[in-house]
Order: sequence, then C-alpha cells, then structure tokens
Amino acid sequence: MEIKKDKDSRWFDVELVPESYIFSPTDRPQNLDVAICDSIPVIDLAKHIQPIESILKASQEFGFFQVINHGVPEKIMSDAMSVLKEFFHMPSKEATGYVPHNKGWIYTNNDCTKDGVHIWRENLKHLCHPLDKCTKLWPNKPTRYQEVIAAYLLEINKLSFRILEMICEGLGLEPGYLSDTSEVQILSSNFYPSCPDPSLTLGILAHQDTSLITLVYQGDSTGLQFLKDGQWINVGSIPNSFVVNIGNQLEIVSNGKLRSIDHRVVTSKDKTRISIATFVNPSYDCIIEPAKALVNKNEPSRYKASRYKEYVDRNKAFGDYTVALRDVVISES
Ligand SMILES: O=C(O)CCC(=O)C(=O)O
Ligand SMILES: [Fe+2]
Repeated sequence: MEIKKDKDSRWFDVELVPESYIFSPTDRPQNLDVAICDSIPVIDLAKHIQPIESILKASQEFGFFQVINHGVPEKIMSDAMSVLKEFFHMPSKEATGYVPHNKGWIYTNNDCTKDGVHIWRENLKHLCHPLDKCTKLWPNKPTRYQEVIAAYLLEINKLSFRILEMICEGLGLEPGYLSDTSEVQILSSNFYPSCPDPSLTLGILAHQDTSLITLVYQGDSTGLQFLKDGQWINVGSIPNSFVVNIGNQLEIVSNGKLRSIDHRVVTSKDKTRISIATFVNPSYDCIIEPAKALVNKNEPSRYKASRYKEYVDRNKAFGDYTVALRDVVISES
C-alpha cells in the first residue's frame, strides 16, 4: 500500500460523504418477509480465547460482527446516545448552527422518495479528524454535545485501532499496516422515527460502506439488516455492544479475504431507532490496493489500486457505493 500524505492540507480536503445509495428490486420493503433470523457473531474482547481468529472468521463469512467487553465505558456510550437523542428531538436543528457551506457538520431530514420508497431518516454527519480541530465546528446545542461526542470518539478511536490491529495480525500483515491508513473518521448519527406504514419506507437503502471499517452503536434499537446468502438478516440488539462491519477499502486491502456486505435499515410502526455510526476512512490521498503480502502467484490481485479520493468521486458519479467497488474488481474469485 502506498500512502501519500499531505499533513497540512489533508483534513481540509475531506468532504462529507454524499447521501447516495444503491436501490435494487430486492431492497423493496415488500420483500421484508425474507428477513428471518437474528444471527451475527458476537465477540467478547475481554474473555474470548482467540478474538483474532473469531474476528477474521466473522469478517470473512458475514462482513459483520458485534463486540462486547470492548473497554469503552458504558457511561460514555450512554451519554453519547442521550445527547444525540436530545439533538434529534430539538424542534429546529437548523437554527442551532447549520451553515450550508460550512464543512463542519450537516443535518438532513430525508424527505425523499426513491423508486417509490420513502427514505425515513434524519441524519447528522460531521468530520472527526483531527479531533481537536473539529470539535469546535460541531453543533453547540445541546450545549454538552461537543464535549460528550469528543469523549465518545476518543474511545472509538482506541477501539477501532485495536480491532484494525487484530485484523492486521489475523491477515498476517505487519502491525500498524491498517492503522496508518485509517486516520480519518466521519461520525454519522441517525434517527429513524416510527413510521405509520413501514411497508412504504426504508431508513437507509441497501448499500455498502466506503470505509475501512464502520463501528455502530445502536443502543437497544433494532432495524439494521445485512444480506447473507440472498436473505436479509436482522442484527439483534445486545446491550453496550458495538456492531462492526467491513467496508469496501478493507475488502480491497485484504484482497477479498474480508467481505464488505450490503446492509440497510428497516423502519418500525411503533419503535424509533437512533444509531451512531463512525466510519474509519483512509485519508483522501491514500492509495488503496491489495496488500502485497496477500498477493502471490496463486492468489493474484483481485482489485485495482485506487486513490481513496478517486474512489469516493466515482461513487459520487455513480451515486452508488457498490458500483464503485465493482469498478476496481479485477476478478470475482
Ligand atoms: O445502523 C444504522 O442505522 C445504519 C448505519 C449505516 O449503515 C451507515 O450509516 O452507513
Ligand atoms: Fe452503512
């Protein structure tokens, strides 16, 4: 992996990820009857004898897993959840500091329809890197927002570093190989109101993440589903856990050993959902390609090298993360 960093300008080049997701016939809410079991590997980071093997296996088979006993204090998690709940319940978020051209943060209340399906979600997105420069750009209402979310992100940084190091070791890559490329975090928090007719809506359409990995804290809410063998599988809710999923960039670096999987959010008639997703992304100048150590005569490179910025730009052009991944695929097997 070649890494080109421009220490001074890198952060300011980062733009917010656009709202764009694939929508195919299988995503239609009326196909909800295919979503059946609640099964996702749960990995105990404190007690598990071999967390590295479990993480690798889960990332290969599912592209998704949950971690418990991960070391992030419960209070920091619950404070983050409650400050976001407060944010989403404020009558006018725009009045709290939204400036359209300020790249600090963006709040959207998706009231759009795509292929006849309503998107049923409010979203708050902002940059988190470097943390000390970003914090003051975030919403300042509720007044404790910046302090609480900065504390949360410090913990998420530690946890994502730890998980990436375990993945590195599991893949046989040198320590730090992935953390070198994972310095840019974007926080994307979602509120999905209850919906009078869930058959007409989705919270988020089926998509894959362009990140290396994504860490989601979903409190006690449900609604997140991932695709496995043609079926939508519910991600159950486990108290104080994080849902971790493999993004496109890690699929590429691992030369396809780890999988980036389609996922979506369904809505509920009587339940709301709040989720806090942190995308751990490469910097825009980073060139992402299969790790040399994982490419050989028997296992040739399956993806073309691509600068992360170009990858994201292609995504903008296609309006679709999955197409962007296909664009760099050399071979499917
Ligand atoms: O957990 C959620 O609500 C959806 C998170 C997600 O898939 C995303 O933000 O990309
Ligand atoms: Fe996602």
